[in-house]
Amino acid sequence: MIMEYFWVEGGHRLGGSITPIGNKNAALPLLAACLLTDETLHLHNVPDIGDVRTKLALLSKMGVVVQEGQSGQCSLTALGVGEQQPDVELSRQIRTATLLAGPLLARRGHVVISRPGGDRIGRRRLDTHLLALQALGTDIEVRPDYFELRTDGLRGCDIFLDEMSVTGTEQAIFASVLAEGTTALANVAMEPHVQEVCHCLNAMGAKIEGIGTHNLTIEGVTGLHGATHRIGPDYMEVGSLIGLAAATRSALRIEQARPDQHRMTRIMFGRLGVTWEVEGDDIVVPPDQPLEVQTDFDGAVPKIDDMPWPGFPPDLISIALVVATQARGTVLIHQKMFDQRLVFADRLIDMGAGIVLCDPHRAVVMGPSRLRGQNLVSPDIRAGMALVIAALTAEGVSTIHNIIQIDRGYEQLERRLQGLGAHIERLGE
Ligand SMILES: CC(=O)N[C@H]1[C@@H](OP(=O)(O)OP(=O)(O)OC[C@H]2O[C@@H](n3ccc(=O)[nH]c3=O)[C@H](O)[C@@H]2O)O[C@H](CO)[C@@H](O)[C@@H]1O
Ligand SMILES: C=C(OP(=O)(O)O)C(=O)O
Repeated sequence: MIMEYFWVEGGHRLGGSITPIGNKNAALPLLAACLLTDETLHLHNVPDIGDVRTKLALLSKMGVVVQEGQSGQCSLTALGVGEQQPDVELSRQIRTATLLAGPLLARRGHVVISRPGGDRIGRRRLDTHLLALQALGTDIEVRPDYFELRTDGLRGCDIFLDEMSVTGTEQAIFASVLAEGTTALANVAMEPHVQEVCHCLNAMGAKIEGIGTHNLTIEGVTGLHGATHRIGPDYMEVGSLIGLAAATRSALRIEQARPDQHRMTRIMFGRLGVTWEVEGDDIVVPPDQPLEVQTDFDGAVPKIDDMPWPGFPPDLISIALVVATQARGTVLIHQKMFDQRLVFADRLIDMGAGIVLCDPHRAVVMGPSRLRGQNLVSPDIRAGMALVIAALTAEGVSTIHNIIQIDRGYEQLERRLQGLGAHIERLGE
């Protein structure tokens, strides 16, 4: 098998316009939503990324008819889904294979869910999912490699989630929309993709109230129907592109970027001196930004840390880390939500970055540093993108291996960055 890698020559200015892909973390749960109805779910702006390919293969193997059209159109009909269980190998590749549980329990009362894949960024518990399903009337058998779930009928109830888990919230919603009676879900995640899932389900006939808050009320209905939904822009990609422009001192227009979704990103990136203009729905990053760490009012070292929405997304902490290496001053980067997501800081240190990795959660960055090209390996989607930004910022040539991780979440990255003038090639070995 050919192992592809990126060859990157850094030190070149980028420029131009780019449109973000559809939100990965909205597309993946929405593909699972097709299992809640016999009718066709039409999705638009579905990103052509590795995780979507895997999810579509998983659904097709279960009998879902998938029709793909131009520009990210995808129609899914789950008429012929019988007793077949989700494929184990495919399930292990993506986090959201787990999200087949709620819909399949609602429709047929039995499902075997493999321990899921996704990014290896520390322990990723499923307890929020399982506790919610249990409260709704599911028996859970825990096996070393899988969970077997059965219900004789899901019944609405009052649930306070043990944490604001994104996919845990989506799971609870999927299991509640067809449950008997009303479900009150408290302490739910409200990320833009969770909101999108709710809006799409309502378009399919669900009765979900409280969208965009941490409390949802879901009145169970007896059936859902087909619908059409357009997936919004991927704000993790938008944040990555802002970071790319700032670190490489380039001017970039990010079109149809939903600037309203970047208020906290503006605050956190602002602590590194990064700014941008909003023109209609576009984000316009100016060239040659004087990146300078903004101390707190009392002169203390500031921090950039993650929180559930509307906090700063953990997926953008890796991007903030690489931008911080280019800013004058000292800043603390604190990845609170995942246990192993900052360890790629070692790769940036190899490239010449002034970083002290205090522990798996905290890195102190002292910038600016002149980065040098290196041979690199991408550990996960966002660290992979952060390494691409570092390589484009560095002097000399870098290679980035294991780009299958980057391809899981970014669509044709090298082609789209070449369009901005980046010296990046996809090569095989
Ligand atoms: C397919 C998908 O949508 N994946 C996203 C989803 O993953 P996923 O749904 O798996 O992530 P969760 O929201 O469940 O949890 C993320 C991490 O944050 C911790 N946690 C969570 C909530 C909380 O209130 N306190 C807390 O500490 C969890 O213990 C876990 O370590 O959400 C994550 C958090 O935005 C993102 O990084 C992933 O890209
Ligand atoms: C952590 C991520 O994805 P997943 O939850 O699908 O592994 C991500 O998109 O950064």
